[in-house]
Amino acid sequence: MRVHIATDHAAFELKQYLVERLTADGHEVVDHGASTYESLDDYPQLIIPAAEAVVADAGSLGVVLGGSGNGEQIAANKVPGIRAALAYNVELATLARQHNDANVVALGGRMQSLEEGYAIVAAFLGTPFSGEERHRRRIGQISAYEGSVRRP
Ligand SMILES: O=C(CO)[C@H](O)[C@H](O)COP(=O)(O)O
Repeated sequence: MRVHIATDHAAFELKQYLVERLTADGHEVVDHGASTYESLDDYPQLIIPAAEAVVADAGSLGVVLGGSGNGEQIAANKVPGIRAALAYNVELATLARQHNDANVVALGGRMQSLEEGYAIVAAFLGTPFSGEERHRRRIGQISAYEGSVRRP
C-alpha cells in the first residue's frame, strides 16, 4: 500500500522509524517531510500537503505526526476528502478504519514509544473498513455536509 507520511520536529524520530519499518513491511512510503529536524518548523505546512496527496492518490492512506497529534489531525481534516483520526492505542486505530473508514491516522510522537507507535500505525494500515451499512450512512452524512459547504 502507498502510505503518505509527514511530521513536524516533534515526531521527527518516530517518522524516520516508521518510514524504515513500513518500508520493510512492503509498503511504498512517500515521505513528505520534515526532511531535517528544525525545532521551529510549523506542522500545517508539512501536514496539509501530505493530506492532499492522500486525497489525490486513491487507495492510499496517510500518517501525520506531531508532539500530540492533535494539531496534525485538525490540519489534515481541513483537506476536503480527509477523515483523519487521532489514535493513541491499537484499538482506536483499528476502530478508525472499521467504523470511520479513516484515510489518515494522527499520532503524537511524545505520547508513546517508537515500537508502540509502529504497532498503532500497523494496525491502522492493516485493518479494512467494515463496509457496514450504518457506518457508510454516517460517513455519507459527513461527506454530504462537506460537499455542501461553500468554499471561497
Ligand atoms: O503536536 C503538535 C500540534 O498539535 C506540535 O507538534 C506541538 O505543538 C509542537 O510543540 P513545540 O513547538 O513546543 O515543540
